[in-house]
Amino acid sequence: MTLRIAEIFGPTIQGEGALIGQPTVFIRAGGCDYRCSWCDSLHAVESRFRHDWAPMQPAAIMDRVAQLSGGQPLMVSISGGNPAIQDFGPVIALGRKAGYGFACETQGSVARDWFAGLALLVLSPKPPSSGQATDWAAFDACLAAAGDAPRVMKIVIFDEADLEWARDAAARYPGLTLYLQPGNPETDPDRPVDPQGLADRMLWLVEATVGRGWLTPRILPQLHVLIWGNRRGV
Ligand SMILES: C[S@@+](CC[C@H](N)C(=O)[O-])C[C@H]1O[C@@H](n2cnc3c(N)ncnc32)[C@H](O)[C@@H]1O
Ligand SMILES: Nc1nc2[nH]cc(C(=O)O)c2c(=O)[nH]1
Ligand code: SF4
Ligand SMILES: [Mg+2]
Repeated sequence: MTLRIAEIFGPTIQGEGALIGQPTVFIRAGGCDYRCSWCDSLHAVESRFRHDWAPMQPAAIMDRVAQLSGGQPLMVSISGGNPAIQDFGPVIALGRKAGYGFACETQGSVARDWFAGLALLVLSPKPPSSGQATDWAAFDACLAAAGDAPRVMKIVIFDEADLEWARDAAARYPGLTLYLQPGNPETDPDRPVDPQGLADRMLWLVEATVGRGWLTPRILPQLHVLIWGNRRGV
């Protein structure tokens, strides 16, 4: 069974959400069913980059992960693209036997049985600024497929409309811990990010949530972007 892999890199630290700061190796799957206007990983999305994606067997993927981690089992982050359009079940089964844990980031558009084997399923539905529409039935199917595996929701916020949308999403899933992260408007890997601009967005987001009495979401910047900018492979 072959998977399309855009990149495998690390060890680095998880820069976003519930596991922020945790050492991890990333497996970035190639291919996505969405086209978010502000996607920061287009090299793993658009088919014009597909010639750079490696066809890999599960054993080869875990060999590469083990090589990068020096054989130390750690948390592996599966991202993409949308990893849920492929079958990561065998990779997860193989890795778990060797002591690795797996977290997965997906937008929640495709449900998979292998979600149940995750240490964390991060569902990141897309707000209006992305230009994508959420199929909540598919999102519910993702939650159900995860079963007893821990699940969280993470929403990227660019503007007031996104925030209002996130409020509705939070009301829909009161039991799901919600992470909000400010959007990074500069996604070109060859251009520098604007650290003050990102800090300003973070400040605006804190004031617009906590400052207006919405006290349940956790609000975090993209730590890896603050450290490395839009560099790939970190
Ligand atoms: C590149 S996506 C890959 C996984 C999956 N397709 C998804 O969107 O959840 C990983 C995470 O990066 C977030 N993201 C993408 N572009 C971003 C941007 N410009 N600023 C902030 N977060 C971004 C996504 O919302 C998602 O939470
Ligand atoms: N360090 C680091 N943390 C991340 N968290 C989510 C990422 C992603 O692109 O899915 C990401 C990434 O690409 N690098
Ligand atoms: S769903 Fe994720 S990978 Fe796909 S286009 Fe949107 S942010 Fe990029
Ligand atoms: Mg990223």
